[in-house]
Amino acid sequence: MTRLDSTSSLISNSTRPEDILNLPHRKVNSICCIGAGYVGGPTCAVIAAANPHINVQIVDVNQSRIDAWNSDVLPIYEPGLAETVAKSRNRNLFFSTNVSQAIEEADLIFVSVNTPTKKSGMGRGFAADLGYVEAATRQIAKIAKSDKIVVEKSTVPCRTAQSIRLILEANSRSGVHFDILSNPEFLAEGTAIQDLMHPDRVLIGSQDTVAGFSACASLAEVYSAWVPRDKIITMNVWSSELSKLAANAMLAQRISSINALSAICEATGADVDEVAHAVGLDSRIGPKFLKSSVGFGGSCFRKDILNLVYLSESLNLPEVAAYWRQVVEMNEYQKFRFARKVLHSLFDTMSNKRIAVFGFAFKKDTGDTRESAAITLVQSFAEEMASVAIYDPKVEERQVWLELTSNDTDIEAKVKERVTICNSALEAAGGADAIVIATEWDEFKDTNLNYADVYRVMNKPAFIFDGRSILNAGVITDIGFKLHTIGKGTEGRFE
Ligand SMILES: NC(=O)C1=CN([C@@H]2O[C@H](COP(=O)(O)OP(=O)(O)OC[C@H]3O[C@@H](n4cnc5c(N)ncnc54)[C@H](O)[C@@H]3O)[C@@H](O)[C@H]2O)C=CC1
Ligand SMILES: O=C(O)[C@H]1O[C@H](OP(=O)(O)OP(=O)(O)OC[C@H]2O[C@@H](n3ccc(=O)[nH]c3=O)[C@H](O)[C@@H]2O)[C@H](O)[C@@H](O)[C@@H]1O
Repeated sequence: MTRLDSTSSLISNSTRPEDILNLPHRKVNSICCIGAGYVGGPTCAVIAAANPHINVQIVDVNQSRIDAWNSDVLPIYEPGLAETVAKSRNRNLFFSTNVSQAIEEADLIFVSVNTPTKKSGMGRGFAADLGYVEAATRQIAKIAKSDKIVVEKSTVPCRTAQSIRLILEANSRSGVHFDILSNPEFLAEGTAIQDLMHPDRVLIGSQDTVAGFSACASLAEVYSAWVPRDKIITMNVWSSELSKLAANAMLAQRISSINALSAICEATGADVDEVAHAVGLDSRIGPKFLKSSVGFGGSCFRKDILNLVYLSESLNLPEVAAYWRQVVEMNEYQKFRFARKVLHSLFDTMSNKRIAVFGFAFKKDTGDTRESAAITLVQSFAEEMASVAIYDPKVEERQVWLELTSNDTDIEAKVKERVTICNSALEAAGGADAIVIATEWDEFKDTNLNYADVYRVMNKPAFIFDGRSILNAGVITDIGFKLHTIGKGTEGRFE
């Protein structure tokens, strides 16, 4: 039995109570979310819609982002997001840059700021830059006049909660008490609202103290407005923090595994989709996340795995570090291998050729381009002196230029000599020698796009390099295209 001693905040040598969610706890009336990004915005919009009695303020230092959240054109594209925001905005859901006021008024604060990979100093290129988390934490300590539950929503290295505690305790007013929880987010972009509405699990990590368990119950009550109780799981903070890195590492590992197999398929005449189907029918393996691609992108897989690599190295576990690093290296190899295949098929020269790149987002149904494989492909084609025509239905033009030029004016001039951005797939394909499908948008499928029309406007031979395996090979080759599909053997197609 667990010993719960109400006079002491610390329970020593205790196990976590099984009925943690039913423990006496403080009701949450007001929530602040620091960070109005891809996670903070959708997550707290769903919380507000499910808890009309809770006042939810999402705050950010970025004025234009907040202005967009308050407008008809939200700063991020997610199916179902606009409808969810509309349910509560200006009722119990507010977007503002007044971070201090929101902190002061909240019972519970989500820290949902960015945790990018460090660009300089020790751990450069691997470790997480926790500067934004620290700045938010210091502001909470400075502003808070009453007890707060502080929730790590950002993905952080294992034991970050300890740093947050130290900063809060060293800088807060006397008598103000903080409970720190870990509540990592597992949503995927493009399906964020669905994932939030029907999560596989909600994970809450807390300190093994009476106060920690009680804070855990407070947060669990917020989620239980729409998430079944058996899907809300609790554990210690360190396990919770590590579980998030582990989940992303294992998801990315599956993609690198199937992509490694795709190289074997192409060399042997096997079909990676058939292999994935056969393998995925084993209930121990399962069918999801076995889609071979031109390489995974997105803001988190690479950064979180490198974070795990850094953690392993810091713990003097070099073999473990090397194991996880290979997942990222395989992903780089996949992008390189695909770019090389395009070059080789175009008779080893791209100069004076036009390449149409279909899709620039890192996956369909999002306008997010962070770490998108398309960036590497476009850069590699431009280096081969191709002229590259990009079309993506949701990515804004300025975002494409930002990814390709990093706001460097010298680079920008060179890039703009080679790259153009188009308003439709057909426009991008006009006069092109090859199409490269980099993102699996539904509108690029042969059931939605008239590839006979596309073929007509292209130079011949007209090539398609399907990096997402979305096209029906028979339909495409019957039109006259030369088709290469990632992970498909060359038999019946071109060499
Ligand atoms: N993007 C995704 O799909 C997922 C991301 N995560 C994690 O969630 C965290 C946030 O990710 P995103 O929402 O994608 O990042 P993001 O970059 O879209 O948003 C973070 C926001 O925090 C704001 N910010 C930074 N410091 C601030 C401060 N001191 N005060 C107020 N605002 C501040 C920034 O201006 C930015 O708008 C990261 O740790 C990420 O690894 C976790 C699951 C999914
Ligand atoms: O921590 C995060 O940021 C999130 O990272 C991923 O979500 P996300 O990156 O938004 O999207 P995914 O659907 O995981 O796709 C990531 C990349 O892998 C690629 N992918 C995915 C699945 C697959 O079978 N094959 C494949 O190549 C996608 O095209 C995309 O480029 C995880 O799926 C989320 O659970 C996690 O919360």
